[in-house]
Amino acid sequence: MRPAEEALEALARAAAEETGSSAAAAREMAAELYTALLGCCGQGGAGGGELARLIAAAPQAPRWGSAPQVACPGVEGAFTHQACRTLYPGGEVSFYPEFADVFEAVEEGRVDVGVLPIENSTAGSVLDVYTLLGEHRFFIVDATSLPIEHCLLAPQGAALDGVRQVYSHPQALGQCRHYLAAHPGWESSSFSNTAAAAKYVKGEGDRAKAAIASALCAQLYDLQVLEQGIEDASGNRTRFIAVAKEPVILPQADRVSILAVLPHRKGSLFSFLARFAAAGLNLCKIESRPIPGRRFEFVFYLDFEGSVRGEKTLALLSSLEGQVERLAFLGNYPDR
Ligand SMILES: O=C(O)C(=O)C[C@]1(C(=O)O)C=C[C@@H](O)C=C1
Repeated sequence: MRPAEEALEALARAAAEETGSSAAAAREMAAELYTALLGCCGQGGAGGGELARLIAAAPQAPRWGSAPQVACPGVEGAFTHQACRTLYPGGEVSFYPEFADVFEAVEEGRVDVGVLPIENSTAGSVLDVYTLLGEHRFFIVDATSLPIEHCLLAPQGAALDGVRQVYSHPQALGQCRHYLAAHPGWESSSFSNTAAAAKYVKGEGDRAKAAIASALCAQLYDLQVLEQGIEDASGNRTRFIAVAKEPVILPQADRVSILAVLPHRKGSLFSFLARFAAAGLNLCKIESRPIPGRRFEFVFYLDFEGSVRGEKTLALLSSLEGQVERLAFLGNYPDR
């Protein structure tokens, strides 16, 4: 037996004893791990493919300069609007009702970039945005995270004990779950956007109707702040991404996003993740979305710290290409 085979056999025997699984199953798992480690060392991968060419050709500065056309979901005063201003202070913002409309505006070239919420520190991932990322061939070109403070807003003259209905985006309702649970008499309704909910409540002029939105929306839509800071967790934050049709890798890019569809067999996620661990790359996010029409099979979205201009990272991604069913580079951008 060669040393590598001996080591594999010993690993399989130890794993079988430790876990009580069959020797054959443990051997199969050990072989998977071995293949994964080989991939990390730059062997066994397809290498130097389409991905490396795409990354090498990506510009370090956007073609739109400092004044892009920016698509934002919702209306003026939305949290995402604040993210647009932070990311593109010189940009021209246009509003679209739904996340899907923002993707369409980017797809059709009506705007240079679209800004979208992607995850919140309390309520978790914005799943619709992940689904849309999988449906479009876009690139994440920048990102930022903002503190999110929610207020209960109602028409002037309203009182807390008169509130019956509360409107907001499901993410905002999710971030105020405890506050809403403490008011069982209120009916919560989903709205396309926090600021759109505030605008709706203003339009209705009904003192029984309130919205969960930012303090800025109280000013913009002449509403009364019934309560401030109603989010469940202090330090509540949302991360926002900017997407474009062409990749841009800014010089300060330090977070990489990829999408992968893995072979539907035992240990394939395990060996995929093992490669990142063995390459010393720090994973900061993993999300999965179902593949419609394929029974309980998933697209995985992974974020890790690093730069694809670094040799080690590029080698790892290239080695994965061709070994998984689908691998897409979603972007390398600053994580501000
Ligand atoms: O931008 C807004 O105001 C939204 O309604 C969207 C959104 C989100 O989907 O995460 C943005 C930030 C907050 O986390 C709550 C809601």
